[in-house]
Amino acid sequence: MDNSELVPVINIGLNTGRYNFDYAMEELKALSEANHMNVVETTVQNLSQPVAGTYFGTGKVEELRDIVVDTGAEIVVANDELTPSQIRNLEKVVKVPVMDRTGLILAIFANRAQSREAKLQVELAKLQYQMPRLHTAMNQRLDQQTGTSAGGGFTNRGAGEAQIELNRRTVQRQINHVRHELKEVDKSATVKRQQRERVQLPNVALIGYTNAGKSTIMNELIKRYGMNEDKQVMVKNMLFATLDTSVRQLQFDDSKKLLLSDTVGFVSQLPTTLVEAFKSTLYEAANADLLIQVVDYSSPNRIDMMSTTKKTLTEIGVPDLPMVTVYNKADLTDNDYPSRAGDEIVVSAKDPASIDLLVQVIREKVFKNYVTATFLIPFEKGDVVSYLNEHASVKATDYLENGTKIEAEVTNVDYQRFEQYVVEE
Ligand SMILES: Nc1nc2c(ncn2[C@@H]2O[C@H](COP(=O)(O)OP(=O)(O)OP(=O)(O)O)[C@@H](O)[C@H]2O)c(=O)[nH]1
Ligand SMILES: [Mg+2]
Repeated sequence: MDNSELVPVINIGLNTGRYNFDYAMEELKALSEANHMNVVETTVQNLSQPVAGTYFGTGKVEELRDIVVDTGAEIVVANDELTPSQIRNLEKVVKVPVMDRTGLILAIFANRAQSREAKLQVELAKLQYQMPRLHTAMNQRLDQQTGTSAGGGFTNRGAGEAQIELNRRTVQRQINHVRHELKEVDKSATVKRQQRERVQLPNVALIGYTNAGKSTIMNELIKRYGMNEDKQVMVKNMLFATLDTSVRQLQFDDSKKLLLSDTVGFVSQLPTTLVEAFKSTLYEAANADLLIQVVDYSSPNRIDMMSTTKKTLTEIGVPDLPMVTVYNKADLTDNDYPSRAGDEIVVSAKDPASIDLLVQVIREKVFKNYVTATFLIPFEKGDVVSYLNEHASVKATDYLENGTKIEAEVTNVDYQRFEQYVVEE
């Protein structure tokens, strides 16, 4: 896409000195680009806190108006979440729609959502965000951008109170409707989860900042160990390529299996409405036996990205789980790869030796509770024999007159289950 197809925008931010401001502004630029915008100018102000009515101070707002005129920017994008009146007051002066960080992330999510559940979750978050902002110019813009009709089709600018009240009621009805549909979707998702849990395989989740390479790694693993190769997941060089959790089963050469899930990428200051929306999507991560944190090792912001990931995990209620850190994209750095230091590895997703190392680390972590034992299973217990053939790593089978003798490596749980058949060597 060349620049002429992109919407020219101005990024604005308040440096309150409280967090890594430069990183946040860089991220805002990346988010803007992910939303088909071209950042033509960035304007910041140092203030200990936002001005209640207008975010920026009066003089700075006037200056912003001039910059809008000079650059021909069509939208102003603020680094923070603004109050509805801040948006409205700013719009009055700068005379173009003002979008805040939350609105921007919502617009990206709305464009990326694929599955019905993700679409509904984003729709709900968007409606909740729009509710108090129905009278802003940006509200209409968000509707146009996301191509949905929610709350659209009416003129909000200068609309009378009665009209706004009517719109509010429409949006409330839509919220109720989406909530209801989500409940239905959730029921079938719960059934799927329960089916998976019954299988009792170790659950490994890829997590981390958006664009780190989670889906690429997932696909490399599926290619080698997937049960059916065509089920690849989407990889794209853009923020939030993955909005849904996809779960795949992997089986290694010794027939040990695990479930691997790919998850939505994180970004700093993820709006609360979206954190809520994605809790169920991140269920897999919350219930994992092992987290694989993927980090873009080539990014100068990797330290901040890692703390963002850590913070988000806490926010969505993921407990302290065993974690392996994968410094990916080492091919774009001067570092040697693959290499390992304890639970941290340096890799490049497309490098086969890197994937070998990753698999080795994962196997060490999730299969550590395996034991090798010899079972003698009576012939009438054919189901136990087929279970072991299916779920355990069978090393030897011998047909004796009093049953089938199987030497196999099994999980602790399976060992206890079939302990009655264990025989001494
Ligand atoms: N050079 C290089 N590029 C990589 C590597 N791994 C992934 N990429 C590229 O990085 C981009 C993002 O990869 P994805 O796998 O989609 O990233 P993700 O973490 O799933 O991103 P989200 O789904 O947005 O959270 C793609 O263009 C990949 O081709 C790597 O090891 N080296
Ligand atoms: Mg992805």
